[in-house]
Amino acid sequence: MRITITQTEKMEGTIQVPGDKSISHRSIMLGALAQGVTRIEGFLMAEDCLSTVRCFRTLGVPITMEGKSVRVEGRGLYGLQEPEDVLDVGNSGTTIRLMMGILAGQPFTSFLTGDPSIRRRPMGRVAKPLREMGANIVGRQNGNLAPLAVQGGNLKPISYKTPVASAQIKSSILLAGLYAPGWTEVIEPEQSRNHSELMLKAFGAEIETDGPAVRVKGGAQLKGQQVQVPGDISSAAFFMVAGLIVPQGKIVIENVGLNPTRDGILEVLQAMGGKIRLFDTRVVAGELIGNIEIQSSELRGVSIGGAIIPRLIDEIPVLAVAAAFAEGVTEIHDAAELKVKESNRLYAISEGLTRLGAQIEELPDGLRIIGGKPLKGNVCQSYHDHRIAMALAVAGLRAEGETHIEDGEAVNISFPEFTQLISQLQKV
Ligand SMILES: O=C(O)C1=C[C@@H](OP(=O)(O)O)[C@@H](O)[C@H](O)C1
Ligand SMILES: C=C(OP(=O)(O)O)C(=O)O
Repeated sequence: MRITITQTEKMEGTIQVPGDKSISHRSIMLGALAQGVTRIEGFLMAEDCLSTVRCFRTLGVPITMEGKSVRVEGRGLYGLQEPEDVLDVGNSGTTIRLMMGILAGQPFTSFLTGDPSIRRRPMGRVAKPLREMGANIVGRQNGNLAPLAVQGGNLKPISYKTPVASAQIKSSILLAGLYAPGWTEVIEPEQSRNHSELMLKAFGAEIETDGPAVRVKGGAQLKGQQVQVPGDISSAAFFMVAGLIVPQGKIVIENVGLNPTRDGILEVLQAMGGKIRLFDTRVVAGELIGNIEIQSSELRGVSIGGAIIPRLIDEIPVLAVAAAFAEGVTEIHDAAELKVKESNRLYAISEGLTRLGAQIEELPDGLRIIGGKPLKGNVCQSYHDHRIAMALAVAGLRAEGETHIEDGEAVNISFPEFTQLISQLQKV
């Protein structure tokens, strides 16, 4: 499917974005491992989270859905069944890496695979600590590439210093830690998103956080919960940038998750001169949420790197779009992780924005963008990557004429309502 975007003068209105992807995945996983029923409201009904649902059904967990409500009948820590078939995670890195941690604790063998993108992404970063804990993991390149076999059971706790700030690595080890006697510890170079810690605690696990270190105590009995999933700030980011760059933009996005380990995009867009106002902020089920008002703004370039990168890791493609419309130079460093996402995002966004006429250069660990050049519509590739498809669509709102994005169905991975919400806000 091709997405076509027409240059837009005015975007106005109030929207809600779908549920947070990270929290939706984790609510299924923790619900499955808990005793009793977990009820999830505002679940993200998108391909990645539905892949998690499919995998847990294959492990014998009854999961039913009605609208955006999901009911998970927990099986307890030791109640999963040996899967009769290969577990297919589709396009979802979060699903495969977090499940590897859970499966490492099971007294049976599981096979995991996914789409061509997943089969290219590095899994050794998770296989290494899980092997240290006692799991046996087999796959191509010594267990770095799916398809993977995970033979679990009899884990021992470890203290692991991860070389990369990654919530998927951290969460995988913490989930395996539920099955190891004593305390399992993960120490990160920079703090990544903390949803696993918050949710494990809410489900009844013993969790300690101590600066860059997080510890979980094995053997806890998890208990089913009510989960209210906030709107995904990573999805909201596309509409923040859209509202800032169109000549007449005034957009309100309601009920967005504002967890401080995820809100780097707000900080950076504000530092670029973006008129962004938060209101009605409140805490719901341990997560800060609020409404965001965005108005068209004259943006200026910024330089970012270091600890803020994990706080906006998925927003970098759309941040590059904002930078293309900002006065001056923007540099993004310490973002080499983007090369191992659904696509090589440093390459994909540079290639796409260059086709539209932007001045953007790939750096070894980031991007350099010289903003202010007028863009012109063209045909672009999504590289089967949802974030690239949506970022280029946003750029198309301010590119002369029409912009086409090939393989636009990638948006269904995290945000099936994306194009409909764009049309709803376009006023001229
Ligand atoms: O844990 C999570 O839910 C996620 C962690 C991030 O990945 P990394 O842990 O690989 O940085 C992020 O890019 C992904 O979209 C979701
Ligand atoms: C990187 C992403 O997801 P995952 O790693 O779960 O595939 C993303 O959604 O941008």
